[in-house]
Amino acid sequence: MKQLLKHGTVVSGVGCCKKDILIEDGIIREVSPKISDGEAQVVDAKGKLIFPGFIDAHTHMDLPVAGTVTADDFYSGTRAAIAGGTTCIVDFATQYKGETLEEALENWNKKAEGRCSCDYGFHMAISDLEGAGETQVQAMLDAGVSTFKLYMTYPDMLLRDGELYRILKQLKKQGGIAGVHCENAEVIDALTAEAKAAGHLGPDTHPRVRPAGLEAEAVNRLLAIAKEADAPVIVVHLTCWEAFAKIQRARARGQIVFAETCPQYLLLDESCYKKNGFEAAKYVCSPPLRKKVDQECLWEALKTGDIQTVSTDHCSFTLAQKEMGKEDFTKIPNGMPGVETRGVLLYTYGVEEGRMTLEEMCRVLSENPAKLYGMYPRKGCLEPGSDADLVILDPHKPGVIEAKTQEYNMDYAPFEGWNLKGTIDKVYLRGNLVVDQGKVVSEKQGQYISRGKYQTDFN
Ligand SMILES: NC(=O)NCCC(=O)O
Ligand SMILES: [Zn+2]
Ligand SMILES: [Zn+2]
Repeated sequence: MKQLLKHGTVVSGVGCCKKDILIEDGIIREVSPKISDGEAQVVDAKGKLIFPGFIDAHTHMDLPVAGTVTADDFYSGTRAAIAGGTTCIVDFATQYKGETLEEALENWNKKAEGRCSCDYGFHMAISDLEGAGETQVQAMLDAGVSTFKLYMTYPDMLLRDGELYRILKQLKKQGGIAGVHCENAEVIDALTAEAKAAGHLGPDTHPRVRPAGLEAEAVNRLLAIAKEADAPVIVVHLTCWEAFAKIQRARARGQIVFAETCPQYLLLDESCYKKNGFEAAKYVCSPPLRKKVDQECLWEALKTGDIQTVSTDHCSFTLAQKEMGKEDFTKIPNGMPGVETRGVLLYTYGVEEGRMTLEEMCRVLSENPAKLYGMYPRKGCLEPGSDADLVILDPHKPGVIEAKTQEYNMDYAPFEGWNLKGTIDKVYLRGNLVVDQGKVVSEKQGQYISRGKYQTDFN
């Protein structure tokens, strides 16, 4: 069946133009100012913005954390994703100690297979170098897992500096790249012990034991290690100006460094931890929310292209799950939901508030993640030959964020009550209409996406 989207404003990383889009067999066939109807089913997109499907390269679905499992699995999490215009996620398959990477990938394939409503791929989180030798890494690359994740914190996952050096060097040699969670684990442990000894057990203590300076220290150390390994790296969920300055310094000395941030770091700040009682637990994530000055730095860096992508770090826990840490903040499972609201938040509080252009929004949500994560031009652009993954955003239909109307398996929304200037109208996944008038109308059509080597030719 042919479908023709007419009269919409087509957004790319370099411009916005009124164009028609012809789709056939799940692929974009033509994009031009006027396409005749022929036998196509016509959809009028007048007055609407058409983006390439958003890509969220940082989600955690069905992830065991702190004795529980994220509230969203691949079923609910990817329904939420498409409702928010995200047509592809890259989640984190996770290697536990004693496992090979192939075993870990098999586990995550089973969790996702047949359950996803958007397309999906995996990064591989490496925690045990024993099971991550060259043959194992090659098996990942052959399976389309071309990016990796390394942690400098979390006891079960963290790699020591020497291990970071070895794996970064190996990944560089084999053509992979790693995203790294940067926080100084040992000092965080020491601060945590001090806080607990002093009887500070509430959720408001969480940001105090994970200060910005310890994120910046870890970013700096990572970049020093990456320099010795001569390896490019991605700093994930960057939160603060101090860490950003370390990245800029490494770039100035010639290193290749990419950076990602998330809506919560752009729009929420540490005042959330001052909310009454246990409310603050909703915002317990690592790294924690920072200051307004950090938000300004992150917005500016998105504009200049020094931060390339905005992902969500969707890692959701219900209030009941958060209450596991009622008596002790270290037992609160870390993370927040976000996969459903990223696009409309960036549109409303980025574009409509003059902090970014539509083109920049397209770059950080679609084009750049497609390139950095090895999916471009199959995904990330609206060009003949690309997958027909499209988001139609209605800039004239306001909305409001409410947990009760969302697809998440969640009983709260970090942005509850926030007004939206535009909302998602329709979403197409490889030509299939999966969201209509903001409602999910078709599910479980997601496919695994085998990804190639990262590209760096960002606009
Ligand atoms: N961000 C967070 O608190 N949880 C998810 C895991 C991670 O990315 O660190
Ligand atoms: Zn992380
Ligand atoms: Zn994460």
